[in-house]
Amino acid sequence: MCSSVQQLVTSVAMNSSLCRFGILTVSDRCSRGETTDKSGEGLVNCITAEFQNGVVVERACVPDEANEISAVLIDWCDRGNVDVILTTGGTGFSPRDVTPEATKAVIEKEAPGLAIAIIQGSLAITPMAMLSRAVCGLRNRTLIINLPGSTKGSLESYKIVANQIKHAVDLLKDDNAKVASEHKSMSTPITNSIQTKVDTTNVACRARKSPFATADVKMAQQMVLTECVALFADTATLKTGLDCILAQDVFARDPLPPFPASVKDGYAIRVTEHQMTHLTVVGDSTAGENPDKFIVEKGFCVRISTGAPVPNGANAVIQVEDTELVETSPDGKEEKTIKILKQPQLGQEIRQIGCDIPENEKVLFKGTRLGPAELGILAAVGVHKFMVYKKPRIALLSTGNELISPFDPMEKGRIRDSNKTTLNAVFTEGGFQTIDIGIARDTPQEVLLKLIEGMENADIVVSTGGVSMGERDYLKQVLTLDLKAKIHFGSVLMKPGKPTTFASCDFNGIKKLIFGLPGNPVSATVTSHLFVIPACRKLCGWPNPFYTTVKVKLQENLKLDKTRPEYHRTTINWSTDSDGYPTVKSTGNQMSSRLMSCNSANALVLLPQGTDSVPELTQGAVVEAYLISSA
Ligand SMILES: Nc1nc2c(c(=O)[nH]1)N[C@H]1C(S)=C(S)[C@@H](COP(=O)(O)OP(=O)(O)OC[C@H]3O[C@@H](n4cnc5c(N)ncnc54)[C@H](O)[C@@H]3O)O[C@H]1N2
Ligand code: MOO
Ligand SMILES: [Mg+2]
Repeated sequence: MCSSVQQLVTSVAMNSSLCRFGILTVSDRCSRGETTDKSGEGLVNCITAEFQNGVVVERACVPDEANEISAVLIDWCDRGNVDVILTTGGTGFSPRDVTPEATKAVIEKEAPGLAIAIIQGSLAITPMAMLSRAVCGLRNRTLIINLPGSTKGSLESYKIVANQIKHAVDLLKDDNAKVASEHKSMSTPITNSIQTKVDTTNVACRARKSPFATADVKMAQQMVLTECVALFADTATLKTGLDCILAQDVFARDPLPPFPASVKDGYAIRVTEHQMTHLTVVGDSTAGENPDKFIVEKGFCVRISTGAPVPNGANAVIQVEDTELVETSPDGKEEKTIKILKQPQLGQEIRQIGCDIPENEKVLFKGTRLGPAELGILAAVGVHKFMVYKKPRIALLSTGNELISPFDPMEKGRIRDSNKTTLNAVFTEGGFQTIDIGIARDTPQEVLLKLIEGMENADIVVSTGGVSMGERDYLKQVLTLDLKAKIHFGSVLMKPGKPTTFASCDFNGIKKLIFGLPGNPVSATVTSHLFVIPACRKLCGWPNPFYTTVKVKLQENLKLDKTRPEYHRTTINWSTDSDGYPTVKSTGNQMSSRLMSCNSANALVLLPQGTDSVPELTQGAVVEAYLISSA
């Protein structure tokens, strides 16, 4: 780093509102000094002149060599003194162009939107833009943006995304205050004069019947899954990959074991036609040793430990239990001769090279869910970074004039917002990240604003309340009239959860999913399990995203609802009855407002809709139960 840049770094470090840039030029010719680095120079000038509070703190030029590019990127990102790295060069189709690969190798998260925006913007200038392979992504708290190599192209591309960079950096730094103010300024036209097409003045004209056809649960679940296309792939590591779905096949680079290894503690011997029983011990082979240390000849053996390399010449291992000590060294401390007590078989107690995992074997298939064993397999074959499907981010919204936070004292006419806490726990337990976008009061403006905030920050918005027939149930109208969202269903034949609503919305060219769950706490909980979790799982690649079901036996008579099938909250007793079934006990009154019916419930028992002839299921009836908790 040159000294003027060093000074900047120090002063910049003290001024967190500055955006610190690193410019990395990737060019064989520039790095050899055969030509001057005009693109890098152009970017420096542009940032200094045009980017408010932008400052270049690092500059370097490397040849088109992936490891050299990666090394600089890692260095700048991991030292934490650069907010944005602009690379210029090496993004095209020529054999030496490797900047995207070098970038992909170091980023922890892709930022495909930026790369797409650059290509889209550049296509308006030249069709050559479609030949760009540029990558953008994040490592540590640094944003890396690949730009093309030409002076003109790099500047044009940079300018396409320049306006979003400051905000991106604030998000990366987790600078909440600045992010909020940026959002506010970005949405000023909306917040100040938010326009809604929802008519709030004419309650007499409201619909007296839900305009939505009622879907049955299976149909509604299918509609949800149809809208869920697996998200982009993302890099994961052995530490972060748990419960992710592989987005690539994984091959073993080396065989396992990579050398013939002993299965037992004993002696590596050479089995011959006329087996000698007395063998001279010539040394020892313990785990981690070089396999070429010895050659075992006929009549000799090597003491060996489990997992240690079987020395050359040996073709079997005999366990220590099947031997006898015959003679020691003069000081009595070393084994000199042993006697083998059992006839050894050729190859016994040896794990041959690749017997656990042959070299180049496909050990894990794209679509595999990574549990503890699968992560262990990746570690065993030395694959510590791999591609998985990105998990969706969920924005959580509660709606209702009556809601107060659980932290606030009770007031007249108010209800504590319990849905946010329950749903946050359901999704967190399911392995998904949530963000809290607050509470929207029952006005179309607030609901609209919050939905926009949710879509800006997440892949899925889950709101509760405001989906039924009340005069202030605005969600569906806001979705259709203001957001032009498509409501796939707005009513489901189920108890609880009848007004469950599911919509998709094109938001700045990206499809967002919106679940309008009913406000009643039990309805919100049950529908989050039945619809939202399967959607999240499908988005991150699960082949079968539904909960496991088991057949269980009722411990008591249960009345059936005559209008809808019911998802009855129960507790399973896993000790099976004489027919081999686990049994279930109802959690009591199943009112959809009574969250206590979810207390200690680990299964939703599917009860069919009742009829005059079958008004109840009797004790001992076998029913299907969705396992909503492993506890
Ligand atoms: N005329 C009709 N009325 C209702 C119908 C119907 O078909 N026709 N359906 C009923 C069913 S079923 C349900 S479920 C509820 C769903 O209502 P909404 O989704 O519109 O929710 P709200 O009216 O906003 O609230 C319902 C209930 O839940 C409480 N609530 C809301 N949010 C929360 C929260 N975050 N934490 C705790 N409790 C919450 C709210 O105070 C209400 O008591 O509609 C029926 N009506
Ligand atoms: O369908 Mo509602 O969710 O019963 O109360
Ligand atoms: Mg309502």
